[in-house]
This record gives sequence, structure tokens and C-alpha cells, in this order.
Amino acid sequence: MDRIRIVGGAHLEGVIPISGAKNAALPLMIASLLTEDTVVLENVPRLADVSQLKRILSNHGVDFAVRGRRHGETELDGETITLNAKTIVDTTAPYELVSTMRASFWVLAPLVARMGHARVSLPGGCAIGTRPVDFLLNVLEALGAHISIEGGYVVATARLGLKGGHIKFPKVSVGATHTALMGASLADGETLIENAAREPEVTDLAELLIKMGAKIEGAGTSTIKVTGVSTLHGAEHTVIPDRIETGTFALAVAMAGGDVTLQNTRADLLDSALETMRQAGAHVDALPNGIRVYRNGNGLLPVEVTTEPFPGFPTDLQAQFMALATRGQGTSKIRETIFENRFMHVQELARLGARIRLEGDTAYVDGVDKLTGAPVMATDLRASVSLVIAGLAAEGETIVNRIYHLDRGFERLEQKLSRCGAQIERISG
Ligand SMILES: CC(=O)N[C@H]1[C@@H](OP(=O)(O)OP(=O)(O)OC[C@H]2O[C@@H](n3ccc(=O)[nH]c3=O)[C@H](O)[C@@H]2O)O[C@H](CO)[C@@H](O)[C@@H]1O
Ligand SMILES: C=C(OP(=O)(O)O)C(=O)O
Repeated sequence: MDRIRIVGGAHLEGVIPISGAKNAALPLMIASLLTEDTVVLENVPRLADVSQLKRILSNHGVDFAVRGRRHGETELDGETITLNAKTIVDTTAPYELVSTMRASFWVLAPLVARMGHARVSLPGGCAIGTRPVDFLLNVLEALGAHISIEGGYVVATARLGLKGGHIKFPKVSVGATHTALMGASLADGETLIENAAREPEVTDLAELLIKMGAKIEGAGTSTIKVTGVSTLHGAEHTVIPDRIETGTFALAVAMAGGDVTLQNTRADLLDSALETMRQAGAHVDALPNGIRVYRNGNGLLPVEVTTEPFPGFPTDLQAQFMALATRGQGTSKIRETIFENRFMHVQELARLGARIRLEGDTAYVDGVDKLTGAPVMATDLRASVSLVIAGLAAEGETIVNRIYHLDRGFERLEQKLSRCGAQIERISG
């Protein structure tokens, strides 16, 4: 199993290109199931989750092609992929393919919307809480599907197609909003979605669906209206920049010190996280095609963070922020309100010398003068990268084990950091 070795202490200087967003690319790829025509996606990140979703979609009959590199493109640019779901050959998404990745469950809505039937294994994904799918199933029921659970599979049926309905979420859910958008786009009649997720990845999906002929108003706000159409057509779309990768590298610079430009990204995708970094003492400037982050010499201040749905502070940056807080000059308070068990990184950060106390949904982080390198184990995607951030500032050698979690969501992490002077390498095998 691959590991990452870091020798802490180097400042980061240079440019880091930001990839397309994993959490946008996945639903965009899934939306290709809604049409017989070809969907072209640009800026798709090269990630394990993308490869796994290609396998899942291929099993349903989607044909893939990866376009060759264009003049001037480097290996750090994203891929352009074309997806064609002319014939859906199988409406079952089997356990073996779906169990490793939460987003794979989202094939349920387009399959039942287009084919009238779908059988999808209950999902896996990062172990960060119980992660039920009740909202997603309620969406499909509100759109007229019949749902049953049989042998670990959700079976959804709507032989005469989906119908418009009224959906009001009790809690903001990204996956349930994706499900509602994809199902309602091909439903007969109008659907009103209330308390919808406003995450940029939801807006990105809505933009692709609109290009495919869907009638959607209000994406990016809490109330979305969808007027169903009978068929959707092909379209081309560029995946938005990964705001979590952006925030992660910004936090790495804040932690290690130095001056780095994050390229091909947008500050407006993560305003609240960038503002929290400024409060912690990092300098963050929005640029026309990126963000400059620098911190030279000044110490880190303690901060208070509460995770919230967009536009609040994202849960997917909570672990990375905790790594930064371990070096704050005082006590930081980090409250996790989205997932009930997203503190698996706490015990691993403690191996590096961090002092963190958990009380219910809140972590109190007492900043320490120094962290010391140690072997640590990655437990989930964002927890893994929080250990890398801590390792960059720790004295001596840190070995991060089980980095297959990292490969799910970070493209060429060690190359991107080593180009900026970090002492980091992958140890294979
Ligand atoms: C692939 C992808 O895009 N994953 C992201 C997506 O996950 P995902 O879409 O799974 O997360 P949700 O937004 O659905 O989860 C939000 C909250 O709603 C709860 N819930 C959700 C669905 C449901 O049927 N019932 C229910 O109770 C969850 O347990 C959680 O407490 O949004 C999360 C919240 O921003 C991010 O951390 C994940 O990185
Ligand atoms: C939790 C995440 O992914 P998933 O929803 O696929 O588990 C994540 O991207 O941080």
C-alpha cells in the first residue's frame, strides 16, 4: 500500500494549479445517463473516484472517450471526457462497484427518470457518520416512484415515468438536491424544491442540465423550480475548480509559511473559509484567475469555526483547518454540525503532538509550539490531507499510511506540493 513521506519545515513558494472539482465532476458525469446524446466534460480531475465512476457508468452502458491533449496543455491540466449513454444496457448498480463511493448512489435518479426502473446498492463513501439516504428516497417518492429495499439494494420503479412534485428538505443535502434536479428534469410537470443545497457543485450540475435542455430556475438559491421536459440532449461543459482542493492548499501555505499562487480557481467559491484563514493570520488575495496566499514570519492566531452548508464554512475543510489550529497561539474552537463522526483525524494529529479535546460536536484545539513527525494513518479523504498539512510543519519525518483515501480526491498532491519546495514523496508498495 502506498505511503507518503514528508520532512517538515520547508516554506512553500510557487504556483499550484487547481484541478476540476471532484464533487462537481461526479454528478456531471452521472447526468450523462439522462440523454441518448453525447455529453462532453472538460477539466475533469484525474482521481480514483472518477475512474471508479467510469466503471460504474460503463456497467450501465455508457461509452467513454478521453480526448487527446491539446497544444500547450500539460499533464497538470484536467482531462476532457466524452460520455455517451445511447443505450442503457443495465439498470442495476452492483454492490461491488458502488460500495466504495457515496456519489455512485446518485445514478438512481437518472436511471429511474429515463428507464422507469433502477436497482442500486446502498452506498459507501467516507466513514464520517451514518450518512442515511432517506432524503434521496423521499425525493423519488415525491416524484411518483415506488421504492423498496431488497437485499441491500434500493429498487425504484416508475413505469410511466416520474411526475413533478413538491419537495421540502428537513435539512440541506447536496446529494438529495442533485437527485431532485436530475429526477425532476425528466419528470412530467413542475417540481418545487425547498431548502435546496446552494453548494457551487449543485449550481454546476444545474448549469449542465440547462445546457442539455432542462428548465431550471433558482439554482444556487434555496428554492429551485424545475419544469420537466420529455427528453434532454447532449451538451459541453467545463467542471468548476475544486474549492476544497483550493482551501486545502491555502491552509498548507498558511501552515508551512511562504507565498503561493493557487491557479485556475476562484475565491468566491470559498469566501467564508478564506475569511477564517485571514483571521488566523494568513494573507489571502483574490486574483483574476486564482488566489495568492502568503504568511511570512507572523504567528497563527486561534479561531472559532462552525461547519455549515454553503456559503458557510465547509465540513470538507474542517480537518485541514484543525491541522492549522494545532499551531495557533491559544485555543481554537471547531464545531462540526454536518456529520456526527467527522473527528477521526483528532487521534492521528495527537500522534504529532497536537493537543485536542473533544466535547460532543466541538473540538477545542490548544495550540502547541511545535509538532513532531511520526507515522500516522489516514482514515478518510479530508482527514488524510489534514495529516499531510500537519506533517509539513512538523519537525522531522512524518509517514502518512493508507493514502488510497487521498487518491480518491487529490490529484498529484505530492507533485503539486513538491514543486513549491515541500519535502514530500510517495513511497510505493
Ligand atoms: C460526493 C460529494 O459531493 N460529497 C459531498 C456531499 O456529500 P453528501 O451529498 O453525501 O452530503 P449531504 O449534503 O447529503 O449531507 C448533509 C447532511 O444531511 C444528512 N442526510 C443526507 C442525506 C439523507 O438522505 N439523509 C440525511 O440525513 C447527512 O447525514 C448529513 O448530516 O456533501 C457533503 C456536505 O457538504 C460533503 O461533505 C461531501 O464531500
Ligand atoms: C466526504 C467526501 O466524499 P464522499 O461524499 O464521496 O464520501 C469528501 O469529498 O470529502
